[in-house]
Amino acid sequence: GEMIVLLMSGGPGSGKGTQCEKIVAKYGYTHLSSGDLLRAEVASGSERGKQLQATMQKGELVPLDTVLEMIKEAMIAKADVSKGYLIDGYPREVKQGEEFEKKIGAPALLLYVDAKAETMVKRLMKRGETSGRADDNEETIKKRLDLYYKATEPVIAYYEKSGIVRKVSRNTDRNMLIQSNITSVLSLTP
Ligand SMILES: Nc1nc2c(ncn2[C@@H]2O[C@H](COP(=O)(O)OP(=O)(O)OP(=O)(O)O)[C@@H](O)[C@H]2O)c(=O)[nH]1
Ligand SMILES: Nc1ccn([C@@H]2O[C@H](COP(=O)(O)OP(=O)(O)O)[C@@H](O)[C@H]2O)c(=O)n1
Ligand SMILES: [Mg+2]
Repeated sequence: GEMIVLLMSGGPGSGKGTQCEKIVAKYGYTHLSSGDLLRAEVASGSERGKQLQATMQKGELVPLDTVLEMIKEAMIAKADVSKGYLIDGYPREVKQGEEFEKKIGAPALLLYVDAKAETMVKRLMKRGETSGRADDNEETIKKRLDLYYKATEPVIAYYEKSGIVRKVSRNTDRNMLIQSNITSVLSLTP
């Protein structure tokens, strides 16, 4: 049947990964974090991974084709068992969204985690104490944040035109509050 794709957007350290875990626990979607896929490629020590590492350490975007190809491969690998995909951290720019629609399909929803810049920086600095992530340092965090406002925020406006954007806000005990009801979409079975 129909393949369901949800996109999870938000700034660096906004809590995309954390919110995705909650959705997966509740609805059993396949979570694919583009950042995690890229970090796995770096960890593999491949030639492709070495090039990616340099880009990510600077807080810049890796080439569009590379990340889209990795997402597509990961989706195909899970196609038999997946009831839907939750794609975290992609698209990072409008062009990435356009290419996704051409090569894979149209998303059902774009979920968007809203957080203040100050909050994101604070969380990433804290996470950096233990994460071992080369990009969880003050200088790279600033670049990731700048790039988010410049390139990624316009993605939200782009999908707003099709009426599929749902904002996720979090209360203090980290429960997920999604503006307007998404249960009807999330509960669909393919
Ligand atoms: N206080 C608080 N901390 C949170 C919340 N959500 C996430 N965090 C913390 O903030 C940090 C970033 O959360 P992630 O879920 O890794 O954020 P992300 O958007 O996936 O960030 P990237 O991996 O950089 O893309 C982690 O250390 C989380 O534990 C929240 O609702 N409240
Ligand atoms: N679609 C993507 C996702 C991640 N990336 C790269 O991977 C890094 C980490 O991405 P991430 O999603 O794990 O983390 P945040 O930048 O959201 O904190 C980014 O800073 C980019 O260098 C990318 O280029 N394109
Ligand atoms: Mg993440």
